[in-house]
Amino acid sequence: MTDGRAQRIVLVVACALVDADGRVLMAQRPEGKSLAGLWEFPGGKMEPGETPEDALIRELREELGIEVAKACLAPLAFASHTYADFHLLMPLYVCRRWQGTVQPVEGQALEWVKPARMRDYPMPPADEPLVAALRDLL
Ligand SMILES: Nc1nc2c([nH]c(=O)n2[C@H]2C[C@H](O)[C@@H](COP(=O)(O)OP(=O)(O)OP(=O)(O)O)O2)c(=O)[nH]1
Repeated sequence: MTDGRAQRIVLVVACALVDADGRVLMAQRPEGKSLAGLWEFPGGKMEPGETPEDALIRELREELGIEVAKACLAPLAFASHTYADFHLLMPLYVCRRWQGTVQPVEGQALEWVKPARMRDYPMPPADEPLVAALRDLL
């Protein structure tokens, strides 16, 4: 409860895809969506009945056209952040192995970014604490 009002918890699952040079894939949120223009980790909302891993595998297929095996998803950290109309709970996985070539299936801008340069990419406020975890890892 915040200010006497119940906060709706929204579960979103996200992934830091890491390439052979230790760069992380960032995707820009398109115009017309909430937080438009900010750079985020690929992923999305969990649907009823999905595990976090199922949801992430589905989102990576839909957004990037790649196939990821559950065994290649390693939990790294999570974001817990209160937005105006919901509370975001977002596990962040790391993935270094996938099949296929990353493509902007939904027309979104994509960039491979070294953790040390992530501060140049404006991110949703929920994501900012996650950058340190990635910097420690990579
Ligand atoms: N995928 C992803 N979503 C994030 C990140 N950080 C962050 O605050 N979010 C928020 C933005 C959205 O409110 C929600 C993800 O929703 P979504 O991408 O599946 O769906 P959406 O844009 O259609 O959602 P929305 O317009 O209704 O907010 O999580 C992140 O790094 N990756």
